[in-house]
Amino acid sequence: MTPSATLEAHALTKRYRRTTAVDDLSFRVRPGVVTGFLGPNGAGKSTTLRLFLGLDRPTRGAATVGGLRLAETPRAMRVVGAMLDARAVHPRRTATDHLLAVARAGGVHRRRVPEVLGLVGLADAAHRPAGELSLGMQQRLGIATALVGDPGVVILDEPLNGLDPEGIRWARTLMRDLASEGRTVLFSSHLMGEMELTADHLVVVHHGRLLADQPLTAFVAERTTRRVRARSPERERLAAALDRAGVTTRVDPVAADALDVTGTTTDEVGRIAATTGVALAELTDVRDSLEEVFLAMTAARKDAA
Ligand SMILES: Nc1ncnc2c1ncn2[C@@H]1O[C@H](COP(=O)(O)OP(=O)(O)OP(=O)(O)O)[C@@H](O)[C@H]1O
Repeated sequence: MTPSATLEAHALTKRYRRTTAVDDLSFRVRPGVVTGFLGPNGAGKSTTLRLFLGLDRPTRGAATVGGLRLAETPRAMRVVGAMLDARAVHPRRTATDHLLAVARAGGVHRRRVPEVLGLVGLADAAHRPAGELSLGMQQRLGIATALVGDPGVVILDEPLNGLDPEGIRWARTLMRDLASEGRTVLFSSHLMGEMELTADHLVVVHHGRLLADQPLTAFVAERTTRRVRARSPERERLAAALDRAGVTTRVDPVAADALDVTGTTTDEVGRIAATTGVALAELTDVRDSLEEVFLAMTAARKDAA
């Protein structure tokens, strides 16, 4: 493996004729963790990734890998491996021929090809034309393409698209393994449940601007109201006791025995239930999901705009 490197966007801006796709973005993507690149359609994720890969030139600012622009980096394929579009493979070429061509272009030994095919679970499909592969298999071939140079930095644009649940699980484990080997792993996804399970760190963009750059747990914790869900066969008595203690409760309109309690902890609700002599059937800490936090955040931006 080539040593990993930090990706850095510095005041990165990309304007097309009428659109500002990327607007003054500054952030770093570090080795050893999986970083999720999150944003709605059109937020500027693919453009940012293309700028890192030197496939487009910034209007202003810089996108560097280990402090260098990729175009200035020798043996770039060993430094950064990327998948931007898994369908960008000639349909009549076999998986092996495609990877051999990639290896040749990058100055990588051909013995790496069967190795990466094995790594992505495509050994049995090695000699099938890419056009005959299922969407999920094409996605795996795209990921194999990114890994040919055994790079220290791996960039994957929507790697989970088209994968079935088993494939998603596989890709998630692969990204975690790549990071635990010390690589820098950046992937974009609009599947927020998956991102929540996979990413350690988040870079969030909206309308080309940076909204957040922080650990996923902190991103969610800082923007969520902690609630406690309590269920009791004596809901009314529990609600009255909590009310006396100055705690806000809301009855769950669906579950007849449930209360949503805000502004307190499970410890406190448990204590109040015990001193009141009310039986509890459930006492749970509730936090918003990444999806709920993200949607609330982008909706707030829309209102402010
Ligand atoms: N070559 C281009 N010429 C003109 N406009 C472009 C070009 N590439 C991207 N854009 C515009 O820039 C904005 C950001 O697009 P980009 O593809 O980077 O977003 P994204 O976050 O990757 O979205 P998606 O998830 O839909 O791919 C969009 O408004 C898009 O239409």
